[in-house]
Amino acid sequence: MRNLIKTVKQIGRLSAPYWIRSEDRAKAWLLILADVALMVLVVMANVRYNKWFLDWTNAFMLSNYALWKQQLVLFLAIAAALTLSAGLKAYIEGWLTVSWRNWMTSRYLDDWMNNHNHYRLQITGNSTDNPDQRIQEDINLFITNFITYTLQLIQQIIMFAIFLMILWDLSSAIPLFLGGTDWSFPGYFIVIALVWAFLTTFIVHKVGRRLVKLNYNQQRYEADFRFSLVRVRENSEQISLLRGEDVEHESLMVRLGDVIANTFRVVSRMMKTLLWNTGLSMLNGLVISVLLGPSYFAGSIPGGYGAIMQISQAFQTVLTAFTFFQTSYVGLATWKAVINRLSDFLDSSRHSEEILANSEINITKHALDEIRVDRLDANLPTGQLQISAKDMVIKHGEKVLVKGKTGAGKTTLFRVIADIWPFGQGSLRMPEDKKIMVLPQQPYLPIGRLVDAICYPEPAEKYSRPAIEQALRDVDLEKFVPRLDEVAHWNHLLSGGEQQRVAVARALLYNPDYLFFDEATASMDEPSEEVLYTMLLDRMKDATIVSIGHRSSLQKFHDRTIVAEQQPGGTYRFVEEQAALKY
Ligand SMILES: Nc1ncnc2c1ncn2[C@@H]1O[C@H](COP(=O)(O)OP(=O)(O)OP(=O)(O)O)[C@@H](O)[C@H]1O
Repeated sequence: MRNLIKTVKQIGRLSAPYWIRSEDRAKAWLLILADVALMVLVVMANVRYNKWFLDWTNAFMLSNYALWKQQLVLFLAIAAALTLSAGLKAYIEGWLTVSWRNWMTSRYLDDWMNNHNHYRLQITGNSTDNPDQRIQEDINLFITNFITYTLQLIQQIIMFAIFLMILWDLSSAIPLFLGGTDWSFPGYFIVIALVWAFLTTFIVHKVGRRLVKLNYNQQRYEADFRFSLVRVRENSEQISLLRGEDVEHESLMVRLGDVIANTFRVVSRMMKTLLWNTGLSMLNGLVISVLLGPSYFAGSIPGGYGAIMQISQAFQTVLTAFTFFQTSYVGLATWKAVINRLSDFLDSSRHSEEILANSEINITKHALDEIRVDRLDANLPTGQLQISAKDMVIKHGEKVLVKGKTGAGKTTLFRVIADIWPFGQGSLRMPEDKKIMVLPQQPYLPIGRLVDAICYPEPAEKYSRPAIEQALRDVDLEKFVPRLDEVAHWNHLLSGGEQQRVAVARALLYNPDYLFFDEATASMDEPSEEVLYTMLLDRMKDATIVSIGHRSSLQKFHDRTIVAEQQPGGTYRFVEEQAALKY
């Protein structure tokens, strides 16, 4: 019961924003109401069709030509109603699904992108596996299942309401003789239906509840497998160069193995659940006939066999409504797994926001044109202290080199300054209204036109074509000027050094006040790096440039050097290196 309440709450949490607060809600309600109206029409047409069948047979039996003609016209009307309703219903449901999916996906994308949540979810190794799959697949599954099961439930409720009255009346008209005693009481058919439904649902739930967890894992294993395939595709050159195909094949087979092994578990559990489900559903048809058998054979049922048939039909209909959860168990278990995955995603996003809100790294804006790290103890996401700094100032226009051993935490320092690393304590002051840009060692170039990759994340229209072409010439990529509109996967197509040049062209266009270079020229040969730095310092005389670099040749382009000094506990402290050479 607690689980049921929790699930209903989860469904409410996932669906309420669309149905109650979204700007699409009026349209959504109209569509679902139209769908329900069509469903009622279909139910009524089906009921009428049952009666038509009797009249049609009678027309033949009685050789009644007029009745035959009348029933033929009636049939065409029923068939037209059923056919049109089916088509219209499918269209309305499709329309609703697409609208809802569009709205919900965009909201989840907001959550994911907001305040760098996607990054924090990744670096904290949060329990949310494959958020991409949750956004792309689970939302769609949630919505289609929501519509299917809600409509089924409404249909069952309508049928239930119609037949419940019939069953109530029959309960008082028909005695229930068992062992010579009449056990009937007002509404006893309904109570029997309820008890039977509870019993069967309980049994099927006991057998099938593991399906939820198994389906949850199935989604995860499928997504892991797909992601591994994508990683092979993304890194195919390195894999080829390292002759890593066998290892990749083996590791893909391991992923596939997880999928297959879990599929077997799902199938086996599904089989057990379906066995119970089908067996008990078969018994549904017998329950009432068996119970009323003694009364019937004792001749104490008014209406005889006809009455038994009538009760059976009404009982069966009410029971179908009561046993909705039992008969739909396998599908509902799959839906519940999807609900859990989406709820976990929302929880993780909230948790990630909390990490940010509770961060003790306090970054404020100040009027001075300089970056001040008053004090900083930055941790790993695990809480372990990684780097510290005190009274570090980077002034307007300065060119600062940051050096230190591999893994010392230089990039972490940049992350803190860029305000994407909330782990630790400290106080930083950043200049107000100044443009800051961080260029990493491996620039991200989105798939698309080269011009878009250069201008990213700004739209290409922000800069004039001549300015973009000039930036390419400045970074010695003139040969790509004619290819600016070519669509490609530029991270795959350009050499490492060329990609870094594209990133420098991006910086030239963006023209930041503070430019952070995280080994952003490390893939270039030394002479090229020197030419590039000379050009950059010339173009961005006013800008503050902070570079992380290992090469000593970089020293002459900087005014001073900050070094990550190892501390006794294995952590690093950023301190001024006195012997820095001047440019
Ligand atoms: N998300 C994370 N989870 C756990 N450890 C991390 C995470 N990110 C970074 N680290 C660890 O923090 C340390 C510092 O990493 P960082 O990238 O800042 O070093 P770096 O000085 O820039 O190194 P390099 O010169 O090799 O680029 C490394 O030991 C790294 O393994």
